[in-house]
Amino acid sequence: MLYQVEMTVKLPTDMPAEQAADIKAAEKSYSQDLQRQGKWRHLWRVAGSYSNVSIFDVEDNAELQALVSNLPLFPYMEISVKPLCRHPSSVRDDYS
Ligand SMILES: O=C(O)CC1=CCC(=O)O1
Repeated sequence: MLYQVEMTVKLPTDMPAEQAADIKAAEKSYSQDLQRQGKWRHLWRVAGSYSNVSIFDVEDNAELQALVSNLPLFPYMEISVKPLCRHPSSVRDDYS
Protein backbone atom coordinates (compact mmCIF):
# COMPACT_ATOMS: atom_id res chain seq x y z
CA MET A 1 0.00 0.00 0.00
CA LEU A 2 1.11 3.52 -0.76
CA TYR A 3 0.87 6.36 1.73
CA GLN A 4 1.61 10.05 1.51
CA VAL A 5 3.20 11.10 4.78
CA GLU A 6 3.88 14.72 5.66
CA MET A 7 6.30 15.31 8.51
CA THR A 8 6.95 18.67 10.12
CA VAL A 9 9.97 18.81 12.42
CA LYS A 10 9.64 20.87 15.60
CA LEU A 11 12.78 20.52 17.65
CA PRO A 12 12.68 22.23 21.06
CA THR A 13 14.46 25.57 20.80
CA ASP A 14 16.49 24.72 23.91
CA MET A 15 17.77 21.38 22.60
CA PRO A 16 21.61 21.43 22.59
CA ALA A 17 23.02 21.70 19.05
CA GLU A 18 25.07 18.51 19.44
CA GLN A 19 22.01 16.50 20.50
CA ALA A 20 20.03 17.87 17.55
CA ALA A 21 22.86 17.00 15.17
CA ASP A 22 23.01 13.43 16.53
CA ILE A 23 19.25 12.91 16.11
CA LYS A 24 19.34 14.33 12.54
CA ALA A 25 22.26 12.03 11.64
CA ALA A 26 20.36 9.02 13.02
CA GLU A 27 17.26 10.10 11.10
CA LYS A 28 19.25 10.35 7.87
CA SER A 29 20.75 6.89 8.31
CA TYR A 30 17.37 5.34 9.20
CA SER A 31 15.57 6.99 6.28
CA GLN A 32 18.28 6.10 3.77
CA ASP A 33 18.12 2.47 4.86
CA LEU A 34 14.34 2.43 4.26
CA GLN A 35 14.82 4.19 0.91
CA ARG A 36 17.31 1.53 -0.18
CA GLN A 37 14.81 -1.17 0.86
CA GLY A 38 12.19 0.50 -1.36
CA LYS A 39 9.84 1.15 1.54
CA TRP A 40 10.44 4.94 1.53
CA ARG A 41 9.85 5.65 -2.16
CA HIS A 42 10.05 9.45 -2.24
CA LEU A 43 11.42 12.07 0.13
CA TRP A 44 10.84 15.70 -0.80
CA ARG A 45 11.49 18.88 1.14
CA VAL A 46 8.53 21.25 1.22
CA ALA A 47 10.22 24.44 0.02
CA GLY A 48 10.51 27.15 2.61
CA SER A 49 9.76 24.90 5.57
CA TYR A 50 11.20 22.24 7.86
CA SER A 51 8.70 19.73 6.48
CA ASN A 52 8.90 16.85 4.06
CA VAL A 53 6.40 15.02 1.91
CA SER A 54 7.18 11.36 1.56
CA ILE A 55 5.70 8.34 -0.18
CA PHE A 56 5.90 5.04 1.67
CA ASP A 57 5.28 1.65 0.08
CA VAL A 58 4.47 -0.77 2.89
CA GLU A 59 2.25 -3.78 3.58
CA ASP A 60 -0.38 -2.12 5.71
CA ASN A 61 -1.20 0.49 8.37
CA ALA A 62 0.62 -1.51 11.01
CA GLU A 63 3.91 -1.55 9.08
CA LEU A 64 3.64 2.18 8.39
CA GLN A 65 3.02 2.82 12.08
CA ALA A 66 6.03 0.71 13.04
CA LEU A 67 8.37 2.44 10.59
CA VAL A 68 7.22 5.97 11.35
CA SER A 69 7.15 5.58 15.12
CA ASN A 70 10.77 4.39 15.05
CA LEU A 71 11.98 7.57 13.34
CA PRO A 72 14.59 9.19 15.59
CA LEU A 73 12.81 12.52 15.07
CA PHE A 74 9.37 10.99 15.78
CA PRO A 75 9.03 12.64 19.23
CA TYR A 76 9.67 16.00 17.58
CA MET A 77 7.43 15.80 14.52
CA GLU A 78 3.85 16.47 13.58
CA ILE A 79 2.83 13.80 11.09
CA SER A 80 -0.14 13.44 8.78
CA VAL A 81 -0.88 10.34 6.72
CA LYS A 82 -3.01 9.91 3.61
CA PRO A 83 -3.57 6.48 2.07
CA LEU A 84 -3.23 6.48 -1.73
CA CYS A 85 -4.74 4.38 -4.49
CA ARG A 86 -4.25 4.29 -8.20
CA HIS A 87 -5.77 7.11 -10.24
CA PRO A 88 -7.83 5.77 -13.15
CA SER A 89 -6.17 8.22 -15.56
CA SER A 90 -2.61 7.36 -14.59
CA VAL A 91 -0.44 6.08 -17.43
CA ARG A 92 2.22 4.73 -15.11
CA ASP A 93 2.49 0.99 -14.76
CA ASP A 94 5.24 0.86 -12.14
CA TYR A 95 2.96 0.95 -9.14
CA SER A 96 -0.30 -0.68 -8.22
O1 LIG B 1 14.37 16.82 7.63
C1 LIG B 1 13.29 16.18 7.63
O2 LIG B 1 12.35 16.46 6.88
C2 LIG B 1 13.15 14.98 8.52
C3 LIG B 1 13.71 13.81 7.87
C4 LIG B 1 13.03 12.73 7.40
C5 LIG B 1 13.99 11.82 6.83
C6 LIG B 1 15.23 12.53 7.02
O3 LIG B 1 16.36 12.12 6.72
O4 LIG B 1 15.02 13.72 7.63
